[in-house]
Amino acid sequence: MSLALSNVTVTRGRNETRTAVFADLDAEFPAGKVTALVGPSGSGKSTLLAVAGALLRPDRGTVRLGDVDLAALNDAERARMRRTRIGYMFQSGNLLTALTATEQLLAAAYIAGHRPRRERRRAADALAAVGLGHRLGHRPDQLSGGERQRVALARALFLDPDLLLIDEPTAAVDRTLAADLADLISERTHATGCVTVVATHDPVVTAAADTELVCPGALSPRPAADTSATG
Ligand SMILES: Nc1ncnc2c1ncn2[C@@H]1O[C@H](COP(=O)(O)OP(=O)(O)OP(=O)(O)O)[C@@H](O)[C@H]1O
Repeated sequence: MSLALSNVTVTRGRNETRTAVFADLDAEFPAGKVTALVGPSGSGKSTLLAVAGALLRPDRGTVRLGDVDLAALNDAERARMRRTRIGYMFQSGNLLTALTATEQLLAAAYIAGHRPRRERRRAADALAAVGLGHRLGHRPDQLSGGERQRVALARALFLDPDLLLIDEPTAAVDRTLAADLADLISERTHATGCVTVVATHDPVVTAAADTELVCPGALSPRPAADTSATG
């Protein structure tokens, strides 16, 4: 199942902060592949992730995940898609401070309507798949930055999403860990077959991705570096 944006126009803000970010954007993101979303600061990478993740409704256009147009759903349907079909790994992981690594995953499952008692073994397996089988009972303050990112990745993938959206995964980790994390994102994407979109400034992440999309926004004002964009 792929993700396809068609004729997507997005405007953010109101009145004096009103900013046209995309106009008539077409983009396709294949299943089982990592697409690196690149472009200068302010070019719309986070905005595109928000539109793809049903967090922001475009002014116009379709955002198809398989045969579902996320842009056409009502608020309740969009919330359901976010809980059940889309995994998010946003900056710094957003882990809950009081919960262990296992509980981070169980909480996500609970919110999606699963019964955690049955999920404990699966959570342990999911953490083992990101190399954290020995850290199941650790809370975020007992984990390293790289380990926290791995928990966030395991949590984002726990409900077997069709779409995995990642924002700047390597911003807070050193170069070796960045390469390991980028490889892990690729390995998990290929193994699960999900559509993965990673917004990044990091060449290490881009190098590990299967494909690259240069973000075409923002339209007003258009950044000077925009003209150097290549496919
Ligand atoms: N809520 C908002 N109201 C008005 N303008 C906004 C809003 N959010 C973002 N923008 C503008 O939209 C454009 C795209 O922002 P976005 O955060 O998507 O860029 P980005 O490529 O992710 O940047 P960075 O690499 O710095 O994270 C920017 O010009 C930004 O100023």
